[in-house]
Amino acid sequence: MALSNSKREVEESNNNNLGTAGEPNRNTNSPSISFSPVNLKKVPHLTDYLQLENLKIYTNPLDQNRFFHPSHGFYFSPSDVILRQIVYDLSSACEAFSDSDPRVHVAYHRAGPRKQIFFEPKNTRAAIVTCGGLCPGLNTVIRELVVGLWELYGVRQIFGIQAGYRGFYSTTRNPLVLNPKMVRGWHKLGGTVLETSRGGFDLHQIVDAIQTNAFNQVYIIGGDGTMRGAVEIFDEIQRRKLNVGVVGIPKTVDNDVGIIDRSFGFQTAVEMAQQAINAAHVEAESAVNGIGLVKLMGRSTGHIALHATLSSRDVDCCLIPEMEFYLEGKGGLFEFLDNRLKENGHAVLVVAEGAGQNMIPRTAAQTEERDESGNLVFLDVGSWLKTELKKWWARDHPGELFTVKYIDPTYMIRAVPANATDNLYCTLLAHSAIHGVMAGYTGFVSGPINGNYAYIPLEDVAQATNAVNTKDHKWAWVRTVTNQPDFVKS
Ligand SMILES: Nc1ncnc2c1ncn2[C@@H]1O[C@H](COP(=O)(O)OP(=O)(O)OP(=O)(O)O)[C@@H](O)[C@H]1O
Ligand SMILES: O=P(O)(O)OC[C@H]1O[C@](O)(CO)[C@@H](O)[C@@H]1O
Ligand SMILES: [Mg+2]
Repeated sequence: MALSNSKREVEESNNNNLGTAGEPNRNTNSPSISFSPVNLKKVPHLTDYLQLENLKIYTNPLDQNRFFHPSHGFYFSPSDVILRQIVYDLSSACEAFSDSDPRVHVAYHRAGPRKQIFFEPKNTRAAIVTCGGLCPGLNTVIRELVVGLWELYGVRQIFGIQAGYRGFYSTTRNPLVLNPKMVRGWHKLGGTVLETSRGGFDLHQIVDAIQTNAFNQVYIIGGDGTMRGAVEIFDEIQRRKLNVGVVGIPKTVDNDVGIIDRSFGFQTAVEMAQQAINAAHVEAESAVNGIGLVKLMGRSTGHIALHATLSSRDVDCCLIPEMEFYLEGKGGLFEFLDNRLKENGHAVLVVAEGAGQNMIPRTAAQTEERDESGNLVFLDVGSWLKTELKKWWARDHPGELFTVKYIDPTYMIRAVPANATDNLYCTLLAHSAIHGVMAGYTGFVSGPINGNYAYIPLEDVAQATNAVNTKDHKWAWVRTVTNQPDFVKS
């Protein structure tokens, strides 16, 4: 049933101005902050650029859903927020607060169902697309979007865009009609049934296709590049004043998306990496002066390598893109491995694919090489390291036995179905996205912040990166586990 558009009601629901929750604590006896301003990261809403009179508002059908019993507190309001930061140093004095002041609480809208929705289920046409590289859990997210839209909201027109962004305007691949029966077992499958691709981002053709197909909800699943594309799509949709909700669902096996706790599939990848590290360990241990070398994914961030190292405990040295390293001389990798081989007879080395790229010789053509999306194509740091290790040993220990076993499980760690934790995560992510779009939010990303699901402006996520901080406790923890050098030349 469509409700009347009460201006006050919507204004209230859009009142994000939690603003200054109070003055900073100026009690000089106590350095602690009793309360501080909240900087709410407002997520765009259809009512920001569309006339309220032209929009209809409906009661959430969950009210009538026989599996739900919406009770007090079931629906969230715009004043339910998630704080970005939960760890504070209260010892600092607090004279003034600015937006960038770390003591200001950055907050996001809490994800979840809203009492009022902006799409009539029978007139909702949802499109789902997957872009970029594979990641465990892609099929689970698609499945849950389909099932969630169908079962929670009664949406019956759901379409899968095939093979990434280019699928929107492809003349050979029509949108796939999706329903719960069709996607039933998809969460048990690796990859993406919808297929994915890099490149092919043509803004105008994509938005034209959204209009031609009368899609009014677009669910975009992908990594950093995909999110940047999604921002452009959202901007163009706003420019054309289309009543279309756009949501990004961040996917990256590398865990390089900022703001959110972690990306789905990451934990599965770390778990899969253990098999490679175990094999490398067995091979190294069973050889005389054996080195097990494992290359793991991580184009610009070393999160997989770092987490795999911490959870394995068999790793002697972890090399990541965020940390420069060197091979020769005092404090270098060779000296460290020499000592490890003397002490233990073997060593295990984990290297992220983006590490040491500046040290690998490359031709002019290789310097220029990019994939269809414009990402730099990396050289194989594992093969290069293996060659360098062998050269070093032959030079410094002629005639002594030595073995390097190089294991490259690159695609094995991402081309698998999500584990239980990631499957659960994907489900909550998909449902959060649906609730947000149904409630009229647009140009946003749904994701966990400090364990709670939140709505984050798409643009903020597209800009944020998540590098390993080699100055923080987690990296220090890696170094205490491995006792590896800091590779800082004295
Ligand atoms: N800056 C950008 N603006 C618009 N579209 C972009 C941009 N960067 C990438 N894209 C498009 O987004 C899609 C996916 O990009 P990309 O191949 O870089 O993967 P990704 O989303 O970063 O995922 P991942 O790197 O985790 O595999 C491609 O279709 C690409 O053309
Ligand atoms: O599928 P492709 O193009 O080989 O991509 C591989 C890249 O994708 C990722 O898995 C995600 O960006 C990177 O770790 C890796 O460099
Ligand atoms: Mg990327």
